[in-house]
Amino acid sequence: MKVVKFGGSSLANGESFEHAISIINAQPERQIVVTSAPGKRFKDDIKVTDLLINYANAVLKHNDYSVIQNDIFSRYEEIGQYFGVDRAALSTIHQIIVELPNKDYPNDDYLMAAFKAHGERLNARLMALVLQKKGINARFVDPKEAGLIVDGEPNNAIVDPQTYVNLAHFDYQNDEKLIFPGFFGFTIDGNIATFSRGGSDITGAILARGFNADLYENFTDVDAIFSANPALVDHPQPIKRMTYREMRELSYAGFSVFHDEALIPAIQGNIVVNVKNTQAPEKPGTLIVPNQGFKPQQIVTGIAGGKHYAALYLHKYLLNREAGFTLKILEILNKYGVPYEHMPSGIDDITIIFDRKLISDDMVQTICDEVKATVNPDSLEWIDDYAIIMVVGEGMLNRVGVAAGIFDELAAQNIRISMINQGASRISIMIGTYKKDADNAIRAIYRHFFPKNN
Ligand SMILES: Nc1ncnc2c1ncn2[C@@H]1O[C@H](COP(=O)(O)OP(=O)(O)O)[C@@H](O)[C@H]1O
Ligand SMILES: N[C@@H](CC(=O)OP(=O)(O)O)C(=O)O
Repeated sequence: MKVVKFGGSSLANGESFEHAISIINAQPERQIVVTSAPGKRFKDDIKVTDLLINYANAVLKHNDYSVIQNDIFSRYEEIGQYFGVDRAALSTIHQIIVELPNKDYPNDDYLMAAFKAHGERLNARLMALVLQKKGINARFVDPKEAGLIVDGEPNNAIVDPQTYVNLAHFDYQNDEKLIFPGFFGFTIDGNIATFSRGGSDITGAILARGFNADLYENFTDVDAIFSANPALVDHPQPIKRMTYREMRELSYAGFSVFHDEALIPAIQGNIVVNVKNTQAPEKPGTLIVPNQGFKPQQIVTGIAGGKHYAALYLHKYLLNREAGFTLKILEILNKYGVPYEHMPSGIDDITIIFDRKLISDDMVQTICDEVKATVNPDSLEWIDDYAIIMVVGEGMLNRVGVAAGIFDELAAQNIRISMINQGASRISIMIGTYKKDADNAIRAIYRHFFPKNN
């Protein structure tokens, strides 16, 4: 049995639904289907998830939201009408959308999560209706019914291990297609909580592990995962096969095509992931496989970059001799619930790198003030202009001269490096630079390792 997940770009309108349906029907073993919310139909279109966020914000601010309600419904109506779905079934979808503000939520964060989740919840319902209309034995399954339980923050949830026990007991027939909405689960108290953005990939991986699938096929809008973001590099090399840990590092650093957290259930269940194109399902796509026995074909597999970082740089003489210095800083971060990403250090210096999306401006000020008062550094600098580039490859293990090649290339482009981190993970080199230099740095490193593709 296989789990197939369709991204929002693959379920944006009737025509793309049609492609997805032919993929579902092409193989009887494609039994578990995970849907995202309708995505962009054209470049400047708005994803339904973003419309739902606007809707929730309008409700919270007591603004008029009737136009947004109609915009959201029209996305489902367009798809429903393409397949001639009953008016009554479509008006149920309309009813659910307009009823959202009238439900009870424990707080505003849970309200936001519940609104967001309806992008996928309604799309899975619609997919089941369309399949049934075509005479296919399909069933919409809500995460509540399947026992997909989540913990943690309402808009950044993590799966509860009890989910796997529940899924193992879920009853279904051999000839049945189960249509699950991606992106969300239910807390133990029965409230909706979503994964982080792009989290339908996580649902697919959870179901693949829970149902012990033979393969997790993740359908998107590109032929494969490429060695660099195709928006930055012209015709980058497609990756045929890569390991879980390569993908985790690359998706964490910017390969948005597959969510980094989705690798964890796949790793735990030893499930191979196949990223494929909905428009070209005959192409092999990319296989993401276990690390054991993997034979790398080249030194570097991929080069990713993210510009949403910031760093706190601290300098203090004899820092290495002061017991508890790092602990005091971490206690401050812990007190304010601020996670950090990386912490490279030297004898007198330490740089703490943060995901800037997770820290407000006020929090930056509070942390800087408190760190100053607590550890009394000789100097402290908050660097908002911070990008991270990650060069990843199993082929780098025990290889001499990889870093030298990267740094020569960056020097030739006059790109300043503010941090290098190699060693923590033996298959990657992390480079800190200015945001303005990040794209050029990726291109330069790509040219160095993939000269034939230029
Ligand atoms: N290295 C990469 N390889 C392929 N696609 C990438 C890469 N890095 C970023 N992307 C982007 O990821 C997009 C697909 O991811 P996403 O938008 O989440 O798709 P979906 O809507 O199918 O979930 C591609 O259209 C591409 O722009
Ligand atoms: N719809 C959600 C979750 C998701 O995974 O979407 P997509 O598969 O289109 O990236 C989002 O936009 O974040």
